[in-house]
Amino acid sequence: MAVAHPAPFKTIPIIDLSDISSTDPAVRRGLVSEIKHACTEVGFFYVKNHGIPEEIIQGTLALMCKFFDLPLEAKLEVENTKTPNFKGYSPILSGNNDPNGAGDLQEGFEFGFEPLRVTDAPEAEDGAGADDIMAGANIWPAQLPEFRQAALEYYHRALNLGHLLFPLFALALDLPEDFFADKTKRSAALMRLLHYPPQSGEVDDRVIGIGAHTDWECFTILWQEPGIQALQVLNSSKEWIDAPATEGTLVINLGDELARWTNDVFTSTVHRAINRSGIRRYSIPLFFGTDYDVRLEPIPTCVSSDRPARYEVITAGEYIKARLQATYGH
Ligand SMILES: O=C(O)CCC(=O)C(=O)O
Ligand SMILES: [Fe+2]
Repeated sequence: MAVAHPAPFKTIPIIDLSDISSTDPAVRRGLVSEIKHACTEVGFFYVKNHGIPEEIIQGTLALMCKFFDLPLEAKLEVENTKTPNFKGYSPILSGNNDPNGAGDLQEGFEFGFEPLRVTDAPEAEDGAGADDIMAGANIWPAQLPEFRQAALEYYHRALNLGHLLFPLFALALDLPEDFFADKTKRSAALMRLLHYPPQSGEVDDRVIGIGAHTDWECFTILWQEPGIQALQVLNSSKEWIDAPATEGTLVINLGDELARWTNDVFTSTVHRAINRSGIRRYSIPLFFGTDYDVRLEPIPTCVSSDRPARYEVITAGEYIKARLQATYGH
């Protein structure tokens, strides 16, 4: 696939997903062309009319606020150092996404797939299997019994949206529409609930909400609290472009798995968040990866004599595990 060298982006495209389930070929082509432009030239786009009801997001938000308001000792009972693969609570400054930074000024809570209702027998989507490199059950705070259900409600909606996006990414890469279907059966998707306290006065550049980084999975579906500016995206001229939080939208950004898989035809763009708003800020990324046993071999349409393969081939699980270890395992 030929890749032009575009001018540095100054804004982030907004894509309307009202027609995401349309089978009309012309409508689908239009959507795919917008996605292709965003993925090859920016690595970020907003979606509107994404189909996730606002009440679901507000329900999760209300319970995550309650969780972060618990006393620190209660939150430390579910600290991520107690679980394999860092599920659970990460205290302020315990993570460090930018190797040149001194810690991220945020606290978080991370969980992966589990059925929405305990009685739902998982079939195709069975989460990470027991022998999997990324195995490790979620943990939930005993003090806040409603938290699990509220968090999973939004997780499952975001997961569905992710499953609708994969075919569009495949078509944008000139692949069959179902290329990712058998590689995304087990919902290797991690959700992180995030709370950023405000930063004021003199800010040490090495300690910000989340330091400059790329995401690791295929793509991220990010909800950010409307009205608070914090997220910034780095363009090819090394300028930080604001990604404002607009009501009714979600941010989609590509991550390293898709960059590796597409030999950088799709771009995994550096970003960071700094909360100088004076009030606390919440955000919710869902990192949607490919199944952990999938080898990230460059997709044939993305390799040519002009564009030789750039990355060593590893499995998605090995890649994510190494990145988690580097960020939280110090
Ligand atoms: O909070 C945000 O807006 C960004 C979070 C983020 O980039 C991440 O968790 O990877
Ligand atoms: Fe990120």
